[in-house]
Amino acid sequence: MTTRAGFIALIGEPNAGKSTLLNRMVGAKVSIVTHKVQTTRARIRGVAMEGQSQLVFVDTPGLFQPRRRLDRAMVAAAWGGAADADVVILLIEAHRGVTEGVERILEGLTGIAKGRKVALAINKIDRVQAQVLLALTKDMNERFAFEKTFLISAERGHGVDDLRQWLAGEVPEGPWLYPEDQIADLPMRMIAAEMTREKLTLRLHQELPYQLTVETENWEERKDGSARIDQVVYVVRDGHKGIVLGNKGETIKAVSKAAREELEEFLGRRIHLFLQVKVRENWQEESERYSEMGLDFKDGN
Ligand SMILES: Nc1nc2c(ncn2[C@@H]2O[C@H](COP(=O)(O)OP(=O)(O)OP(=O)(O)O)[C@@H](O)[C@H]2O)c(=O)[nH]1
Repeated sequence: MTTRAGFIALIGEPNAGKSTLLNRMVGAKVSIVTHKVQTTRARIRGVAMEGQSQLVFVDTPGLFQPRRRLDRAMVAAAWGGAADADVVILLIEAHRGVTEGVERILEGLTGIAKGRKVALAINKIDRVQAQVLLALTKDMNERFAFEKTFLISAERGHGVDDLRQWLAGEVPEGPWLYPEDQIADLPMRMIAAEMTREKLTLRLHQELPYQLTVETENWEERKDGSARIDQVVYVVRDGHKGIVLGNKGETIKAVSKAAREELEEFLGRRIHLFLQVKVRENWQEESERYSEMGLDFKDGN
């Protein structure tokens, strides 16, 4: 059967609903893997499978009026992500219509539209009347030649399946960019552990043997909406502990910060991440032996 795969950039003003839509489309099938398929300028936010098509969503920071230097850099990064994508989806808010911000994005879109498909998704349709949607669809399509317009509510899920199915047919034919076993349905605790492991691997390069595991031991929801996550980094030898900790603990601190930031962005809320390093010798052999015996292996301490 023919497989398809491609990069999709979701662009829009801050608050347009990009994260909500992305989480809807990717669902539980989130891929966080160490050996990411890298695009030149964008980060991978998630991977969704639709039939034989693999949809790889790339990150684009909010597009807004560049005032300060930092903002300009962010806008450049956002357009970079879009320019690398096979399909670009412009997400706008139904009740806000064609804002100045949307007008500016449309100008930018003209510059990168060549060679890629651009669709319009009007989000938050739950907030307006049907006539408003008709008028907005017409107005936007007079301003730009969109391939297609989708009327959606990312929050409620309306129209999201249609959009995903359309994307599946639009990405180019070709092999999948991620092996299928890397986009398993992962529970959140595992995803969180994987994020930390990825940061460790990036930071330590080849310095440590590949036998380094991270487990989420505890996940505590807090009243203020944040969560406390406790993780243990298991190494196989006492000597490895120092490498993971780094000089004055600087390695583990940097890893913890990077992982926390990614978790916060992914979950859209504040996270308190606590990492501990422990030695677990021969954990893998033991784990295999125990599971052969039909027992669940829980840490060896
Ligand atoms: N009423 C309504 N609200 C929505 C819908 N989709 C998203 N929202 C809300 O809009 C707000 C912004 O959504 P996000 O997904 O965080 O927006 P974003 O585009 O990722 O925002 P930035 O990260 O600032 O770029 C949130 O409060 C969502 O709950 C929708 O379909 N209907």
